[in-house]
Amino acid sequence: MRTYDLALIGFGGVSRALAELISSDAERLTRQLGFSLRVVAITDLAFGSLVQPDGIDLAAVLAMPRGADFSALPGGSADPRNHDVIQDCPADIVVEATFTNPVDGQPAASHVRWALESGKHVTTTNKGPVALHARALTALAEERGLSFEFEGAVLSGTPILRFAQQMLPGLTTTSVEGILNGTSNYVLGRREAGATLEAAIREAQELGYAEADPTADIEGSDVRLKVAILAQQVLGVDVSLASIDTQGISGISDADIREASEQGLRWKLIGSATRTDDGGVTAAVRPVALGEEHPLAGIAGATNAVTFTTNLLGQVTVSGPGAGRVETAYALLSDIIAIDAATRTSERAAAAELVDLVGVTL
Ligand SMILES: NC(=O)C1=CN([C@@H]2O[C@H](COP(=O)(O)OP(=O)(O)OC[C@H]3O[C@@H](n4cnc5c(N)ncnc54)[C@H](O)[C@@H]3O)[C@@H](O)[C@H]2O)C=CC1
Ligand SMILES: N[C@@H](CC=O)C(=O)O
Repeated sequence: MRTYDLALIGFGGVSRALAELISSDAERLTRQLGFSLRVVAITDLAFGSLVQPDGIDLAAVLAMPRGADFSALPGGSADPRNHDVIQDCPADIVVEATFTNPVDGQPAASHVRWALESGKHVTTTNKGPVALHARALTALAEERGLSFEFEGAVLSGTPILRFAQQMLPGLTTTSVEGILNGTSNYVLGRREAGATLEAAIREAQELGYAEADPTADIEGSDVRLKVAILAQQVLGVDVSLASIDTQGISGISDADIREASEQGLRWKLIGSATRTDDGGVTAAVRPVALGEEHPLAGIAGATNAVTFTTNLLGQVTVSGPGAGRVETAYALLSDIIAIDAATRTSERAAAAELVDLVGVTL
């Protein structure tokens, strides 16, 4: 039975949910997936770093209180030591789940690069490296025969990127738009129910939806990153963040919410990218009051939805969780499954090549 050893870079809500899944559901996962998972390294700004090549006792580290660190454990240090751990630890796959930096995608982009340069596959939910460095990091991965997977960067565990890339063959997609942020959609719904903006944001933070700085969710920079990712990964066009006109939801007043409800409208934060006749893409992030008949009007809570406009099918809408610790941990697991499939395909190709080379049936 094949085992994949993981290094968790960032040990917050999403990574901990993955660790809990691996720790509590190992037998079902192994039986269902045909491989087992083991965590051999963890780094985090708060906990420091821990490297145990025979596998970390996940129940024990998950039980550690905030404020404790790994320094008292064998292979532990109070220092995250990201570069050395990523480069030297015996992991097959690096899981990058640190804070998204919407300005330059660092230091996560460096974490990804160091992993690929040291021969490790990467899965990340961090939008920074994907929105700002995907082409270079994907090229590096391909050059090294490795996988760089990032399904969780847009719509959490809802497989919107693989859906677009694998389930719409033969179609031309002319635009992609939708509700791309769970926190702001949750907040808008709570405000319709009478909560204040501040209270609703606190609730989203407690539920594990929000960014470390929830301004990214509320003012639209998180959606802007996702729009850039969708433009590149679905429409095949690179769009600079500066070119994406972005407006968040903090300017929507209580009166605006009330008036919309009276008129049967629902405020939603919509990200969009649309092809232009000159081969480019126009993209924007803005709050829109949608009529109740609109397919996105009923999307509630942290649920998100993306509508693809295509040449042969017209509009296709996919909806699912847009945020959540467990839901996003599933995105990481789905990436690991994709890495396993690619690895097995590569091994079969190598074996076939060997047979051709030596003309021998193994
Ligand atoms: N929570 C969600 O629903 C979703 C989160 N994401 C993304 O996944 C990533 C992780 O999200 P969460 O786990 O919710 O965040 P979190 O804030 O709960 O955890 C992030 C962890 O990374 C650690 N960290 C930050 N910078 C670090 C560094 N340079 N070196 C080592 N550790 C570092 C922090 O100490 C923290 O424990 C973020 O980039 C987020 O945007 C993506 C989709 C959904
Ligand atoms: N904070 C983000 C997390 C997922 O990308 C959101 O609320 O959508």
